[in-house]
Amino acid sequence: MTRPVIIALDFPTAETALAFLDRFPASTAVTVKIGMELFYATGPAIVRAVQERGHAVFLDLKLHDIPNTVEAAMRVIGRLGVTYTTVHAAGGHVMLAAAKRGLLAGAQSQGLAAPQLLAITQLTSTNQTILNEDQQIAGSVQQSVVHYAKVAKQSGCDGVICSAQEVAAIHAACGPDFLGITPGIRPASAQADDQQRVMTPAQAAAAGSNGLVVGRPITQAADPRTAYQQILTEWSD
Ligand SMILES: O=c1ccn([C@@H]2O[C@H](COP(=O)(O)O)[C@@H](O)[C@H]2O)c(=O)[nH]1
Repeated sequence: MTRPVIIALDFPTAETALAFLDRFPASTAVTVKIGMELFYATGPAIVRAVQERGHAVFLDLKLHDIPNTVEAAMRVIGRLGVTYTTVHAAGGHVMLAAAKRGLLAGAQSQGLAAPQLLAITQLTSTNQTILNEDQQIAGSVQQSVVHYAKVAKQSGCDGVICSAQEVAAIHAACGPDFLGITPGIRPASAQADDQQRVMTPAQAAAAGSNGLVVGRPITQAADPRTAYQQILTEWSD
């Protein structure tokens, strides 16, 4: 099973995103995450442009709406040939099952493999205070994350987005094949920024993460290719 280091392509325009990507040699196929900022600015054209360069796409739009709306939107996403996409687990099991249905129908209509559906559990920017006070969810962050992972699995999702701090507990609860893809990754020397639940690439590997999502430590590095290679090495060792 591939365990990618996924580069979060958080840029405001197609030009800046593609100029960044073109710093990687054509022979280096990477997986890139296209999130809300870039997708809202450019639409599906950016997905095609990245795919034409030979890279795999994780389309991270974090859908959260009524089941009918999410199913219809996922039908559109399913036609794009992306590898992963996201939905919020907080939308509940009916919405998650609708998301999966839409994704399968969209992919099938184009003869494509269905993207892996990943449910957002608790954002890696969420801490204990935000969970208990703002969201009014009792218990620990890990308990909430594992609960959402179980709901996501029962609803047909292929895995979750969580912190690497929770991956071992998710695999214990949902099985080793249920994906735990982990943002909130920071090399030991990097600042946490707005991330609350962080781990280094080596810690995430030891915890059993199925893939890293890394943005600023690569995109804002003086030498992004070297930063990417260093994370890849630490992750693979
Ligand atoms: O819980 C989550 C879900 C998604 N993300 C996304 O991952 C990247 C992380 O970027 P960094 O610059 O490495 O912090 C970003 O696109 C987020 O939208 C997340 O961080 N946490």
